[in-house]
Amino acid sequence: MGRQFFVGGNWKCNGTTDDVKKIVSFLNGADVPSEDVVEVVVSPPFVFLGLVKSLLRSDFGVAAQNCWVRKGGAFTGEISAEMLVNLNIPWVILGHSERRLILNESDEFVSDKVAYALSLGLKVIACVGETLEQRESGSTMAIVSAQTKAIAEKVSNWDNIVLAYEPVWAIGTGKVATPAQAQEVHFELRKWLKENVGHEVAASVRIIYGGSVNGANCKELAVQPDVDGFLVGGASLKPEFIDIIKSATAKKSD
Ligand SMILES: O=C(CO)COP(=O)(O)O
Repeated sequence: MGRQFFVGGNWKCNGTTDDVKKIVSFLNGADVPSEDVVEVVVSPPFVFLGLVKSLLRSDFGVAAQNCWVRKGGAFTGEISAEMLVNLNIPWVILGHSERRLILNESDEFVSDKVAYALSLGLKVIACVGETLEQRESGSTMAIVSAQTKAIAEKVSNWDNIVLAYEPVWAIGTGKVATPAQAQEVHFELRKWLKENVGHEVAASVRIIYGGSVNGANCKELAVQPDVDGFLVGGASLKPEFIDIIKSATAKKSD
């Protein structure tokens, strides 16, 4: 079987041209495991996509952080999936909690985006995750399965989807989920996929964890059986991102 480990770097709304060049330079100089061990994708803000693509080593991929829900047109300020295809940007992150919560993107809107982006041949990092309130009220699985169900209802082929479990309470807070907490939700998500989508999809879809992942905590998370990689925010702007990429080897030898 063997799901290829996946490490995504979500740069969010950060950086200047100089910062971007510095990040790309430490990425390009890094000695990391080969592509059959780990797939690495970095996601700069839209305005830096071209620059990053032109400078970045060819074994690392590039992702946009969002795209418009349908065909482009009169939607001021939006970036369409067609434009990403035109620029040869292979990946897009959709449904990040910062967009769901701050910009009010509903489960349905996110799933429409996922389906549209896939229909154009883009690969999607689809994010799900519960808030602290939802976790404390015991509704973690109800929330993440509803978010996943919305996607499953509109998508028939999961080959180009990576599912990112990002508990909102762990994002940018320094409060990482324990390996057991992450494994529990990843296991349940895979079980949900098995029961509602199919065995093959459940066995092959990569479920990655995001939320305060850093160089120090990545290994113990990486070895969890249902954790297939990471979506990294803050630490993806720093050289410790390389250590996170290297945690793929901990997985390989577990
Ligand atoms: O939101 C995240 C990645 O998409 C996680 O962010 P942090 O790693 O900064 O907690």
